[in-house]
Amino acid sequence: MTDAHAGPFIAAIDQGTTSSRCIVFDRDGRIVSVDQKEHEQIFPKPGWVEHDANEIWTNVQEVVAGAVSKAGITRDDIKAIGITNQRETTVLWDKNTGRPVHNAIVWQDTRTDALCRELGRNVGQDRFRRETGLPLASYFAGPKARWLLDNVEGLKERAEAGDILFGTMDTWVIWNLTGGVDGGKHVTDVTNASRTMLMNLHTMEWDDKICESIGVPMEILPEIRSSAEVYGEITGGKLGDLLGGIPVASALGDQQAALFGQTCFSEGETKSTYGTGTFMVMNTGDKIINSYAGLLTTVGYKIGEQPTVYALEGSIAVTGSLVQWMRDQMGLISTAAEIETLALSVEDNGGAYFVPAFSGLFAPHWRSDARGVIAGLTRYVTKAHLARAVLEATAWQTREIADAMTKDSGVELATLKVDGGMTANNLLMQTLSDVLDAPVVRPMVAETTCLGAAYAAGLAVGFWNSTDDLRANWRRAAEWTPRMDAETRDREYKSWLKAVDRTMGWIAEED
Ligand SMILES: Nc1ncnc2c1ncn2[C@@H]1O[C@H](COP(=O)(O)OP(=O)(O)O)[C@@H](O)[C@H]1O
Ligand SMILES: O=P(O)(O)OC[C@H](O)CO
Repeated sequence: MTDAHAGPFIAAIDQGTTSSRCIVFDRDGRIVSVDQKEHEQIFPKPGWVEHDANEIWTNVQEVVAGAVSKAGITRDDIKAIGITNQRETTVLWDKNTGRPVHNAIVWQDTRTDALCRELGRNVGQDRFRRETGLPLASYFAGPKARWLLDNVEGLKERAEAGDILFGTMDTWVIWNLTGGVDGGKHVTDVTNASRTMLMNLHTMEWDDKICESIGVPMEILPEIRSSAEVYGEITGGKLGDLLGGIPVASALGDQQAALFGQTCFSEGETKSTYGTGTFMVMNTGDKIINSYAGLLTTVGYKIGEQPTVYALEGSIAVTGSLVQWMRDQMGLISTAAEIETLALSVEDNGGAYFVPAFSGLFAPHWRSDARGVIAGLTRYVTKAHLARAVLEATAWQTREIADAMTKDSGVELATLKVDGGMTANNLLMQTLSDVLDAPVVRPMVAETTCLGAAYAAGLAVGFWNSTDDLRANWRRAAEWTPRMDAETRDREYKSWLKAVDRTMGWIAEED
């Protein structure tokens, strides 16, 4: 910490898909210190992705201790800690021992495809969409919990006996932070609950009929709370000695936290986060907008007793992970940043379009039978053209989501606020502005996910007074404006959509 950062501070934990990190922020929303640790990605079968929840809890404790030590501060300097997390990833554990009954099933995992198809046939797609805002897809947590109950021996009986707790990663981390087996709080917030497919968006409570049809007993579910309130105090684990007594005061799914950190507090304001996947979220105020264009209706945030703010979301499963695939599986680049240099060595994509439907297609298509395609190949195409096609894939997927948002909300995208690791790529950001025909802006603090969790925790304990205080902290670092002519944009978009069409139906139901 330098003298430029005067205390007190707020800390935030981001329990993400590939790593856990903790960041300490000052009152101006500036970063004081960061600590981060990756965890293992476990792939037991094609399409299956798991995490070890114990490893995650160990890492969370280490990064919190690490960030506090790097900041050179103590318990008394920290007014609250907030949590943000990878959403939908599901863990079940024994409340008497604190031991997970199985690895956590990660949001990208497709093992519940068949179960979702069966639910569609027996209960109908519409009912789930109407009550929970979500299409039936393996992405969401409820069916993952049902899979665990069906496949871990004796688990149903233990759940019936009241020994088992369900949680997404917010719930798991808060339970452990606040005492674990010694009285940890079994809670979740409205944003995380809205991704389980078990919460009714209209009542903001677990929906007993939906829970019954998916086959998840309500006794295992956590209490649903707002996103910004004190759930308990740090007492648990190694952190109890170091930071005991600090209020645990926010929880938001990571994409909702980024919406909050980008200060998208007004209806129509939209952000898009470019990491492993990409998630565009639009604040829709007090309106629950049913999507007819393939988006998710979800909860944006709820601050304490204030009314719920809803959102529309377009989720894209594969964006930054396609760059990783070019690096790790294809060996065409040696670092993620190199994709930009390679792509800049040619003028255009040479006629190639790359649709990375590696886990089917998420929004706006929701097609689990789709698989990846590179279309338009001729002998002319080089690896540099492919690098262009990889970056353009992220831009065009965003354009499809932006179109769906306009259809559903009637609001034209005025400006897109962006964040996440891929926004370091200038060519990608320019291409994005070109294909959206809208300005793209990036804030000074690119760690908007942690910042959003810190803001919510700070509001809960009166560290900040209102969202107006937070807006004042947002500062523009970079802006890209459209340069592409309309004719080129329309022609390229048509080619992209033709390539998307080629991905559909690759997996037959019997596969
Ligand atoms: N310069 C770059 N150009 C393109 N992609 C990049 C670049 N730098 C990082 N990435 C991609 O961004 C992702 C990491 O971003 P990050 O926001 O840390 O993701 P997450 O929070 O999902 O782990 C990786 O998938 C990586 O391939
Ligand atoms: O951890 P991230 O940044 O990959 O985000 C994952 C999303 O929350 C999945 O819905």
